Amino acid sequence: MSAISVTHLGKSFGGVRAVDDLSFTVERGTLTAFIGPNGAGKTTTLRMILGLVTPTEGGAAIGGGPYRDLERPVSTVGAVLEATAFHPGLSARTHLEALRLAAGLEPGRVEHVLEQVDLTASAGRKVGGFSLGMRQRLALASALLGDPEILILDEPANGLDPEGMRWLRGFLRAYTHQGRTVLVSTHVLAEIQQIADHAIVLRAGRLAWQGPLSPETDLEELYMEVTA
Ligand SMILES: Nc1ncnc2c1ncn2[C@@H]1O[C@H](COP(=O)(O)OP(=O)(O)OP(=O)(O)O)[C@@H](O)[C@H]1O
Repeated sequence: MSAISVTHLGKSFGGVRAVDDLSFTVERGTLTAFIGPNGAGKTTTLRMILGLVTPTEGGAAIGGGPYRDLERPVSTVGAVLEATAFHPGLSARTHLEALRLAAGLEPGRVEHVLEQVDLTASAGRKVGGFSLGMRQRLALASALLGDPEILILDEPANGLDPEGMRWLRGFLRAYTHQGRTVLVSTHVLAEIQQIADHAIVLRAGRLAWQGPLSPETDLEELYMEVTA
């Protein structure tokens, strides 16, 4: 069974055709790059997979069924969709603790995910003073709370400095080496090329290309060709 499958998915916003007859699968244990020009429909697709936007046509399954039918959603999929709005007056630890309680997860998870994203030293600080990169790490920590099998990340490299990008690469690589699955949208092709084993390219809401990546693939070249 695929980790994620999208079948003839379509979404119109009024007269705007954001996603059009899109089908693809993401296999377990792979790191798949989800790429395409601005407005190609990446975020809309990710939001439909996560049950946050209702498709106009078609459907998406995650972990074997529609998101809304998952028995334990937080243990199946963790998502970071955009630089999430955190309450500026709360600490990172308090944020995570509130999410942990709401999801009914074990107490030890908060310290565990803080360590996973290398945020333990700043966990007691107010999030209002966090840099963009620290917010990205906190958002990732929130997604990891349920120890999910599948991670869906929308432009997680936004705001990360070179050290942060290198850290994220190592983190995602290690995550998939545990047999877990990552679907990540990004515009930073040189970064994702180093770790992705598969790519899905969108153009104007449609599938422009999908396939495995080898060390010889020039992802930027491929992207320019199929989105031209
Ligand atoms: N809520 C909405 N209402 C109206 N139009 C929308 C809405 N959400 C997305 N769109 C439109 O759908 C199209 C696809 O947008 P989407 O955000 O999915 O693209 P994207 O590939 O994620 O772009 P980017 O790389 O810029 O983040 C765009 O034309 C966008 O303006």
